[in-house]
Amino acid sequence: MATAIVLFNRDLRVHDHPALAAACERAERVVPLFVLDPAVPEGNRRGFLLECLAELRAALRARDGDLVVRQGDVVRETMKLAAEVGVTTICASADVSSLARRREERFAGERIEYLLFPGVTVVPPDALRPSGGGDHYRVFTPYWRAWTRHPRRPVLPPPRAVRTPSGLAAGRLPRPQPPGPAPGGEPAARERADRWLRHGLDGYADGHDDLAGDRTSRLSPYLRFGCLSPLELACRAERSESFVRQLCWRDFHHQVTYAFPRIGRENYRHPERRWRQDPDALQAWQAGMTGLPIVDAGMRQLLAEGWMHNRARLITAAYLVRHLGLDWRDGVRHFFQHLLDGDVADNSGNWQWVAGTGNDTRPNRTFNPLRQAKRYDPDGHYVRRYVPELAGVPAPYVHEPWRLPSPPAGYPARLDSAADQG
Ligand SMILES: Cc1cc2nc3c(=O)[nH]c(=O)nc-3n(C[C@H](O)[C@H](O)[C@H](O)COP(=O)(O)OP(=O)(O)OC[C@H]3O[C@@H](n4cnc5c(N)ncnc54)[C@H](O)[C@@H]3O)c2cc1C
Repeated sequence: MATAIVLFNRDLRVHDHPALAAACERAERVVPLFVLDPAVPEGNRRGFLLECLAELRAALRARDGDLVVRQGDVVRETMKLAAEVGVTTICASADVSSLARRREERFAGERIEYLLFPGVTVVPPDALRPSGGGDHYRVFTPYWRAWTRHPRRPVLPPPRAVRTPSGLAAGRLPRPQPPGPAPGGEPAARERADRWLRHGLDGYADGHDDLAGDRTSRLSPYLRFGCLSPLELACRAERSESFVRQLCWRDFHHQVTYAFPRIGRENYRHPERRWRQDPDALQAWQAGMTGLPIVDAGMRQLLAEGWMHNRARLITAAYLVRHLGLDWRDGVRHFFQHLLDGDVADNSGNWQWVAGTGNDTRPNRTFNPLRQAKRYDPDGHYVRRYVPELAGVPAPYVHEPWRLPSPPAGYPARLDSAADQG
């Protein structure tokens, strides 16, 4: 390879980056490129992305390289730059969404060598096939068994030097304003991961469902943007099976999405299932004003932090689809709009799991939000943290304020009185 473009997308790091490592090893000159899509809306995720790009640029500059930034259609802009610099090869990380797959197909139709590398998941999404046939695993447990046995590629160090040709306009990066709920970028990701592996990991198995304790890693936005290699994290965290299992869930949803790219739009199973329309109920759920404290706390955490605890995601999602009977796609859209870690495979895969149209082996399991609240937030601290109207309500009533002799001021009446059944 004479000159190669490394096309970054959601792999915004220099550590353990197979496409970058291969280009730096094999090509004489390397052009790291990110094409900003002007259609990406303002908001949490865009701000986070811009911080990630600024950090990536700094890391590449520290290695004699640079990050070239362009705006527009990714294939058109990449091919324009390729013609300008005389590029013979494009290296990129393979991805699973329908958007990513369409991009890959378009590049494959261009007159240039287009090479795909792993890096977005621990195990590549097409690496494992069930012994009974089929192009992907539909059930988690057999996938987990195959996943743990699959040989892993080595974790790669960052390249020592990135020889970006001089005289190339680097392109301006818009400034993220104001600062988002978490700092973006690889240094912040590595610092958080180091801290988590030292102080958080060993308590994960017992503490990860404790809503108020907030004892999960909060690494999801960094994994979403690829500031952290999932393979490196899985290797470093191997002493906690329960944590590594969560990373396997992430891979699981990615391999389902690879096989069924319409996962964000169509029922994976039960195409006949229909949902109710109720704009007022949907709006109350979105705003955290359903009158069911555990649901409202989760929805308000999402609005305040751009993140929600996994147990709260399960409770709020089950409430929307099972108790209100509304469409899981409405939930997907709202979560996707606000989550820093919002991602097609994990968001839609989990929503369909909860709705009973996905990969749950017990799609009709009951899910009682009140029982969940009392089990995972027994003292009500999580609810009080996010629902100030209930800040002064004592434990026996904080999850059921309708049992108080006079309702707390400003807090709505229950939207769905069937939520404690089932
Ligand atoms: C309805 C619903 C929607 C969700 N949408 C998303 C989403 O858009 N993006 C996203 O990254 N996760 C999503 N999840 C999964 C999970 O809630 C988050 O990954 C987790 O809460 C992130 O917090 P953490 O990093 O502290 O997780 P930890 O518990 O510390 O787990 C470590 C990592 O494992 C992965 N992981 C954990 N649980 C899951 C899971 N159930 N499915 C897939 N990967 C998992 C994540 O990458 C996470 O960062 C969703 C779950 C539900 C129920």
